[in-house]
Amino acid sequence: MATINFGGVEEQVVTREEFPLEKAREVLANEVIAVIGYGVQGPGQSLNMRDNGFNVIVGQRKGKTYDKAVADGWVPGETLFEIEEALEKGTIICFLLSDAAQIELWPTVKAALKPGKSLYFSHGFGVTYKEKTGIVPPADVDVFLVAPKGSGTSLRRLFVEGKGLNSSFAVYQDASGNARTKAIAMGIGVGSGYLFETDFYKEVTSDLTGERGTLMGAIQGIFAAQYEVLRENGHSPSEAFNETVEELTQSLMPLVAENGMDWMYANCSTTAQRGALDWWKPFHDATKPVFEKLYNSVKSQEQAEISITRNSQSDYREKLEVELAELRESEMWQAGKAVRSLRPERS
Ligand SMILES: NC(=O)c1ccc[n+]([C@@H]2O[C@H](COP(=O)([O-])OP(=O)(O)OC[C@H]3O[C@@H](n4cnc5c(N)ncnc54)[C@H](O)[C@@H]3O)[C@@H](O)[C@H]2O)c1
Ligand SMILES: CC(C)(O)[C@@H](O)C(=O)O
Ligand SMILES: [Mg+2]
Ligand SMILES: [Mg+2]
Repeated sequence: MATINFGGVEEQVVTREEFPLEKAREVLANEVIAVIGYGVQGPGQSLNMRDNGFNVIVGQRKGKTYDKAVADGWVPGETLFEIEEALEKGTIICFLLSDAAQIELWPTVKAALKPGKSLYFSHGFGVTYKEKTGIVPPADVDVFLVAPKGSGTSLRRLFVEGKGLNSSFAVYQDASGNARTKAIAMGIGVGSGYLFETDFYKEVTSDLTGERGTLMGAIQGIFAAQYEVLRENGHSPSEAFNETVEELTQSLMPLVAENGMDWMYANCSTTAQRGALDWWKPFHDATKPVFEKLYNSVKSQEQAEISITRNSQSDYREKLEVELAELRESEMWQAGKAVRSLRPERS
């Protein structure tokens, strides 16, 4: 583990330098890694591990995503199987169904978890909320997680570009005495940048907060609020969208990603800097109570309950699609579609 100072707090992290790919391959040399589910994380993780030289198979029920797996080069009967068969063959079972679907499939997975096998998650959800999910792994298997901090789509894209997303890792159960090393090896194998250690509870609590907060929920809320105010005051959709979203994603966020917020500020006018420095605090004060409410809702397991109830309904996909279409068809995102089509690299 490397000791890194994160803003004055020292943490132990695993880097690719100290745990190189060759070591990960050695640790997992005798394992058959069965990736169960080929939705978003399934493709990213399985393809990265395959390209990294691991022994990987995919278990996916027949349908559109099964066909996608075939198109991605997984070979039926050789590296692509029905879920039950992949569970049988795998020694490390990567449970990458949606969190709600994991509940339904758990009895099947549990039956396949013979002593000595490992159960791998990319989220602390299933076991942390075991009273709601029924996911209680047998005592004689290793249970660990690697949670890439980003979409499986980005995990794959960055890997292909020779980059990597950071991931957290955690051990829930160490039956073999080697669970932690296996978890780290998996983390390196799926294409992580650096790995930081957590536990299942902290992973699920921070992850549910982040995605409902700044990463996804809050950002859309703030975009919508500013766009509406600009439109209500007579600004065109083009002006409102550019001033709310396009400039952020195309110009300013890449600068933040490169070198931090002060660097982005420093590359804007002194007029903009004065305003931003004055206004970030009122925005902070206005939103902090919402974040507190959100965190408490995660902590009380209300968010887990909502997620399980809503995503276990037989028509949840159709309902999600209606809500996504509402976003897509809103004036702001339709304006965005037009703006994107006008980017020079797209024309
Ligand atoms: N989406 C991400 O990028 C992301 C990022 C980090 C962690 N995670 C975690 O990774 C895990 C997988 O998430 P995901 O978003 O990749 O999943 P997903 O929603 O894309 O679903 C994955 C697969 O589940 C299958 N499935 C759904 N219901 C099923 C059922 N009843 N029986 C059999 N198969 C079924 C689907 O066919 C699909 O292939 C979750 O624990 C999630 O929280 C996801
Ligand atoms: C990609 C995210 C938001 O980080 C992940 O947590 C998810 O649930 O999809
Ligand atoms: Mg999540
Ligand atoms: Mg996340």
